[in-house]
Amino acid sequence: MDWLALTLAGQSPASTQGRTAQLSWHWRGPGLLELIPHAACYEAWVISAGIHGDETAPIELLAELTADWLAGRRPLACRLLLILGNPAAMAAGRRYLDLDLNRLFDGPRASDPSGAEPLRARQLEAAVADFWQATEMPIRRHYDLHTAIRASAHLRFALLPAQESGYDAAMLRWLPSAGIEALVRHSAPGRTFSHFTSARFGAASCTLELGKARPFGQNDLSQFAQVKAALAAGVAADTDALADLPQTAPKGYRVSQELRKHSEAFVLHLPAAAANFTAYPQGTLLAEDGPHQYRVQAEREYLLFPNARVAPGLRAGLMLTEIPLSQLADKAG
Ligand SMILES: O=C(O)CCC(=O)N[C@@H](CCC(=O)O)C(=O)O
Ligand SMILES: [Zn+2]
Repeated sequence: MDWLALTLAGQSPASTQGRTAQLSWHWRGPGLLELIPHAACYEAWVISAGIHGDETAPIELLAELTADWLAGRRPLACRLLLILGNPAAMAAGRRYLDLDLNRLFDGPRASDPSGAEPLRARQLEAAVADFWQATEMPIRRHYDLHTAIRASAHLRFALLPAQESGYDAAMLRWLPSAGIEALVRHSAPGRTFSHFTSARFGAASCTLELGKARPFGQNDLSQFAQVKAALAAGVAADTDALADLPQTAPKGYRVSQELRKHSEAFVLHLPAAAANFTAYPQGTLLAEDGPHQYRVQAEREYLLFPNARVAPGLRAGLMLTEIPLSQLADKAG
């Protein structure tokens, strides 16, 4: 079964379940594939990609890993829910069709318009709820794979959802083995997929940003070979293989302020080519939106995800301050 090709074509496999020597697989709906190893396992992982349809490198990476697991080329020692998040947007080569799916999780709100993406958010919420509630697995993880729209000073980085408790120690050890160069801690809850799984299911969750968005077939997947190896070793519970991977020493950041687009008057005062993690000194005017002015408040802040084209009401960028990595394990925000 070519999971990615079927998903892009909007088709289902001839049979919705099957067995290999090491696992059973279950097609749970468009873009939803569950793998259950025959051997006893103690962890239940969700790995998602394609929540934004034009972020193709992680989609290709996940499709390759899935083909390997189904063909028995890689061991599996945990229960896995694999998700291709927005198949219609993937087929159209677009971030989303009508609404940004990664701003719609954690239940419907009265202010949410209806449409394909709100419906998909509810389907994905139900799929992870069924997956984790169907088992008594003590350990739940979720890695949501994305790419950035623009170039980044850190090629591979992670965003950790805001949470009261400290972050999962195994996840904080895994990220450097995956070649992650920077960790960004959110300071406020968001309606992202990784925040949803962390807040509602207590999962060790993060968003992984892998390079810059390019069309299918134009990615240099060698840049993410270590992420792939670390995912494969993680779900194989192969601690020796993880330890053998070269470890990065990631920089730590926290979100210091959010640039919110209140109206169509929002304008960014930044060079169009400014890379993610560019530093700006205190006082720099970053953006304006009618009476609102956004300026760098700390001595120095780093730019992340500036995008004036988002819908009014959504975040149009984040500003970060550098923090010691040790603060990521702290209990309070
Ligand atoms: O490059 C950009 O502007 C956006 C890249 C992207 O899709 N990032 C995610 C981050 C999710 C998070 O904050 O955990 C997003 O914006 O949804
Ligand atoms: Zn994305």
